[in-house]
Amino acid sequence: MGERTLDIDHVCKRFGGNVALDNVTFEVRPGELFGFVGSNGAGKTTTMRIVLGVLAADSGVVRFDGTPISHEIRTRIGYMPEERGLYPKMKVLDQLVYLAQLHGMTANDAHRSAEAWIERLDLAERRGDPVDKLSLGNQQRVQLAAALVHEPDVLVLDEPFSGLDPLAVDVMSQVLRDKAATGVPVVFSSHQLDLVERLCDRVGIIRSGRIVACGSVDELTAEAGTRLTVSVPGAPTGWAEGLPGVRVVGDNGTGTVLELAPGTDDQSVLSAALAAGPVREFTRHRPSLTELFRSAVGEGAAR
Ligand SMILES: Nc1ncnc2c1ncn2[C@@H]1O[C@H](COP(=O)(O)OP(=O)(O)OP(=O)(O)O)[C@@H](O)[C@H]1O
Repeated sequence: MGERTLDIDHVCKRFGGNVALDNVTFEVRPGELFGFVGSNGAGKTTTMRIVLGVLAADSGVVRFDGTPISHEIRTRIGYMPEERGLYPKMKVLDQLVYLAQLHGMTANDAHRSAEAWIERLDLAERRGDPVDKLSLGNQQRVQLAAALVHEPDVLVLDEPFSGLDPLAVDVMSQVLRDKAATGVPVVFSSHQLDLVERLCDRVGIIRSGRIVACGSVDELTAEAGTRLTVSVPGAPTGWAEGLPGVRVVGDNGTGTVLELAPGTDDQSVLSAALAAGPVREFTRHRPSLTELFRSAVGEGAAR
């Protein structure tokens, strides 16, 4: 285990009879942006709350830098909760200074850091406004500043990109990249898979409380096998059904998308397509994260 790694190790959590987390295990390495993705109710927020100690795990352990997370370590985590956690009537600057001091900063350092993040996140004109008078996007910027103001050693952000306009997405992305570049492990959840694919070094996919895939997008797409888009306009429906080693994924508007099991020869698929009619397109490609996600968490995916 590397230094300054956030290590989520076989964490289980039940709510009554509902298993919310089932042996959730992954690590977020220093300097890494880790995207945590899964359908609604899959267990992302529960995992993050356990990391923060807002919730207790039934079993398993979360470590940072090799040590189980204690109260002291928690003060070194920057957290953006899903339900957000700002004081609505408090002014932006006062709020950030207060939160920084709560995490152990001196008044001077807290002021300096709050002002720096206000500048960086384009909030200078809003610094004297109460949070509930800001637009939702600006509230989110303040929320990010609140997660960063005490210069944390770990960042855990629950859907930081939801509801942001494209410019704010760019600002948020750059801040997260810069923070990771200082050696901080950064984990965030998101439903914006194109963004996660672009931004993250590694990705974890959670389904019904279990991690079903974890690795870099390249690793995951290589494991997922090759995909073909095949267009045979005159072919009878279902021409590709039943071909050995071939799964019909669907239609992408250009043609039928097929997933080949490892070792399947694409030339046998081409022969089958030609037998079905003139072939207009035959393209190999790797799946996108969105396609991977659909296969990993979709209706037919094995648990
Ligand atoms: N306090 C709670 N009491 C009972 N059940 C809960 C509680 N918190 C979460 N759950 C359940 O645990 C499961 C995981 O929920 P969680 O909020 O972690 O999912 P999520 O992946 O963050 O979803 P979303 O993308 O919708 O935010 C769900 O079945 C949810 O209903």
